[in-house]
Amino acid sequence: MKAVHFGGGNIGRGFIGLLLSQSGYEVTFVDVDQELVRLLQERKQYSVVYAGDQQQTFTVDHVTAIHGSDQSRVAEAIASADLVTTAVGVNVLQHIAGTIAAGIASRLEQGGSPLVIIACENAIGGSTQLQSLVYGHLTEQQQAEASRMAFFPDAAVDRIVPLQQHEDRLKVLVEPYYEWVVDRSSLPYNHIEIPGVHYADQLLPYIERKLFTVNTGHCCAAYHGYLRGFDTIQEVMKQPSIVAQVEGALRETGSALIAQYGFNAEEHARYIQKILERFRNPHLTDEVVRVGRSPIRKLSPNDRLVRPALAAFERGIETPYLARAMAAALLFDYQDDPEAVQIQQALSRDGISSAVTKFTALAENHPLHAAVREAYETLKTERSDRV
Ligand SMILES: NC(=O)C1=CN([C@@H]2O[C@H](COP(=O)(O)OP(=O)(O)OC[C@H]3O[C@@H](n4cnc5c(N)ncnc54)[C@H](O)[C@@H]3O)[C@@H](O)[C@H]2O)C=CC1
Ligand SMILES: O=P(O)(O)OC[C@H]1O[C@](O)(CO)[C@@H](O)[C@@H]1O
Repeated sequence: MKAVHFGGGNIGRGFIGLLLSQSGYEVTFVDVDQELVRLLQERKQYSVVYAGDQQQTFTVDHVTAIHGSDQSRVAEAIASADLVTTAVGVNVLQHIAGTIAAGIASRLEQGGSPLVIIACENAIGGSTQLQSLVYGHLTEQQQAEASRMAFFPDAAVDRIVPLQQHEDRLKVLVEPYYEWVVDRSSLPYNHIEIPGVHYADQLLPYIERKLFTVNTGHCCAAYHGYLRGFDTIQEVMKQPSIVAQVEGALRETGSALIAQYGFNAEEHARYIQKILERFRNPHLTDEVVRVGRSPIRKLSPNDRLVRPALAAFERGIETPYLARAMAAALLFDYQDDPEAVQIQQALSRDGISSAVTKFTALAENHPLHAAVREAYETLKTERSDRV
């Protein structure tokens, strides 16, 4: 079986590529990193190491790569693939949609056998977003035909894979834990299930539980940790006062999730503790600037901070910790992150009130808007008092 995977980065090689290879797929990575593509083409294999006491190592072989700019070769690979997956970042989906559309067009010309396309990104409805971007590159007739042969099930992916710093450029160190959940209701009846993937009839509870626990908790740790001058999540998780912020935010998202989906409260509390242990993994070194990356995306209304806060608000649940995490995100002034720079520019040009509206889409008269503004002023003062 053949898979084409867009994005040979940390999740691409360390999670999706590994699992697909273990399930018998030959994986062709598509990436825009020339050196990465060259090495994958040359070696046709790489290793994945589990960050644990044993440092278990897996060889992922029968892999190759194509540079993303070579649209015709990628389209050809898609035309004969059994599966297409992505892990490029949700904002990059728009840049690969044209190539996927070309692959679908070519497949239609060759008879149009069914194709499953799964976006493995940290976003609600990632594959659905990709589908609409791909359809933007197809004619009406192609869209009608594609709707019968191309399937875009949404998915939730969970595995912590930090930035990699090994002599071997292809090697990836990953946490042993993983979860990949795919929406079964959007799959063709004869889809061959991938071992290790959990198929759910309703994805939304899974993706929201994951995004509003793992990702909300992780970014709270990152933003509060950054403000206090820590470099890694492992250091941050040794600070009781920051862990209290993370736990507070996860109590808030947890209350909203339990109210919304009826999760068992005790089980959810155990789920939270397990995730905090994963953040602490002493075998990983995870930089706060990686976990806090792209603050505009993380502050956007459908993402890990605002969406659960609004869900909580609708149910009468107070969210002071989530408001503080949003304020900390607005104070994330890391110079090498273009989104952080954009936020700082907006703050100094237009002030906090306008920035909260711009980045969170919360109306100025919404109580959460005021809570974020107040938390911002408090955190800002605390930070300057420390310097
Ligand atoms: N790293 C992690 O722990 C997790 C990440 N994710 C999600 O997985 C996705 C990927 O994240 P990472 O692997 O960490 O990022 P990464 O930066 O390590 O990998 C992204 C890869 O995509 C490639 N890329 C960029 N533009 C491209 C294009 N136009 N065509 C083809 N390839 C392109 C990059 O060169 C890079 O190799 C993101 O959506 C992230 O939110 C989800 C769960 C965990
Ligand atoms: O691009 P994002 O959304 O920050 O993705 C990375 C996040 O995903 C995670 O792997 C959790 O799934 C965390 O490591 C990190 O917070």
